[in-house]
Amino acid sequence: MTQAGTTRAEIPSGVRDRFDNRGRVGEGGPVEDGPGHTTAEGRAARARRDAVAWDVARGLAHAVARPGAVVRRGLDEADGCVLATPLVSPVAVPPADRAAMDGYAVRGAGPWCVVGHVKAGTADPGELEDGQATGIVTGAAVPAGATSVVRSEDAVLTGDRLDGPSEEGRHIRRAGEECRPGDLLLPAGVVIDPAVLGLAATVGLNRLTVISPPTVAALVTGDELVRQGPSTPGRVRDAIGPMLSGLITRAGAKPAASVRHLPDSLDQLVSALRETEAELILVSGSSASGPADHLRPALKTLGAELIVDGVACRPGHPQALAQLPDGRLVIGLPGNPFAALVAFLTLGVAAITRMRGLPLPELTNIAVPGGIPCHPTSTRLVPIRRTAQGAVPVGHGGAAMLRGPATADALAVVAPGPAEAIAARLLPLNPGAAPWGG
Ligand SMILES: Nc1nc2c(c(=O)[nH]1)N[C@H]1C(S)=C(S)[C@@H](COP(=O)(O)OP(=O)(O)OC[C@H]3O[C@@H](n4cnc5c(N)ncnc54)[C@H](O)[C@@H]3O)O[C@H]1N2
Ligand code: MOO
Repeated sequence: MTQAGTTRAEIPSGVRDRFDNRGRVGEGGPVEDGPGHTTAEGRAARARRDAVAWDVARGLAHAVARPGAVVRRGLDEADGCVLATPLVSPVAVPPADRAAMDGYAVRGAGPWCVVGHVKAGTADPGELEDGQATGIVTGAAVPAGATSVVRSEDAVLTGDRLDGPSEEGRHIRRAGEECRPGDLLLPAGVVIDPAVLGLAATVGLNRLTVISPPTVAALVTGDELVRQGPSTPGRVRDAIGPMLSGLITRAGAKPAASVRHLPDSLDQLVSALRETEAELILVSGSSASGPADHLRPALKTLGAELIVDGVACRPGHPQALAQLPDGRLVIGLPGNPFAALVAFLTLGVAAITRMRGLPLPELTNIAVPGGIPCHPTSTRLVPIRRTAQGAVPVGHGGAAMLRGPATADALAVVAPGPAEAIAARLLPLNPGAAPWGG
């Protein structure tokens, strides 16, 4: 299947060099630890050698993904999409001078003689002469000649005589004060949120031109997995499946129908990858080099191009990104649940961000007053809470644990180094939160 915006693309020129990809992109040869050897240890050693730096992995995922097709969407289905064209107002808002308060439209200085009442929705409110007033409601068009509106609570009415404070232009919203026809309201590239939807409706639009967000499917593999009850010595409760739909939605993509569970079978994984109609397919639990880890062999069978084959980060180092011949992207999420979450936030969010038509945002820095030990060669992703003093690790940050990330509000991205970091970058655990949401 080839979908708009996902035809297989060469990695953009210069990306290899830019990301120092060490010539791995497109390698598909046998995985050996030496001439004539193909062992688990050899594969693991090879994976360690080939792992790219965490920032490089994000950059590659963003670079290889393609923005979705440009489509017209109704306001009820455009929330979270990115504007593909600037939002230009076709009309003036307000279209006429309008009352900003309930009360009386008046002309000139008081006292005034009340001559009528303008109801909400009156198309032609008439005209006032000097010394005249008319009752009016908020939002109604003021009569021609009106110089101000006297609020009802300030009005003193004696028969049809009105007294009250007035000041030229007070409580009148002028025609075109929010925008005039042809005004640029928002540039292309803005993420549509509820305020944007309301603004589009205000200027009379029913549809917006947007970049179609990607559909993301998920295949959860593992013979040992159960979907009911607790883990037992021989069984593991699936903790990745329940995370994925929320992560995909928060990242601004559309989850495919439902997570599909597969046994540890190369044939079934190959078939599932062939059949799955989505621009991006997540596969969990087959990313390492054990006998039941079929992702890389399946990708090879399908003629996929391996773009990221391991990332120098802890947790999440076996994560992988590949492109199928028809352009669909596949991301391998490690089976350890926190490692899977990290891989989604690394490769998944970067790819989805580009598919939505957005640049990869810079991550903000945060102080770590207590320090976090660095890994000598890998980026560490550490669950933290943000406090007024800076980031504080919450603990329980092992690759197989979700207790840490569930308690945390972000991950500290701790660069490799010889000692302790006293500053880190912040990666939101909610991929819909700034800086990801745009
Ligand atoms: N020889 C090597 N072994 C491993 C390496 C390595 O480099 N060389 N890397 C380790 C790391 S790090 C990770 S992470 C895991 C990744 O493993 P897989 O992606 O192949 O996944 P599995 O082996 O199937 O599972 C690992 C672990 O996670 C549990 N799991 C799997 N799926 C789920 C799920 N949906 N919900 C909860 N838990 C899940 C599974 O039962 C295992 O305990 O490989 C290491 N090994
Ligand atoms: O990716 Mo693994 O997470 O380091 O356990």
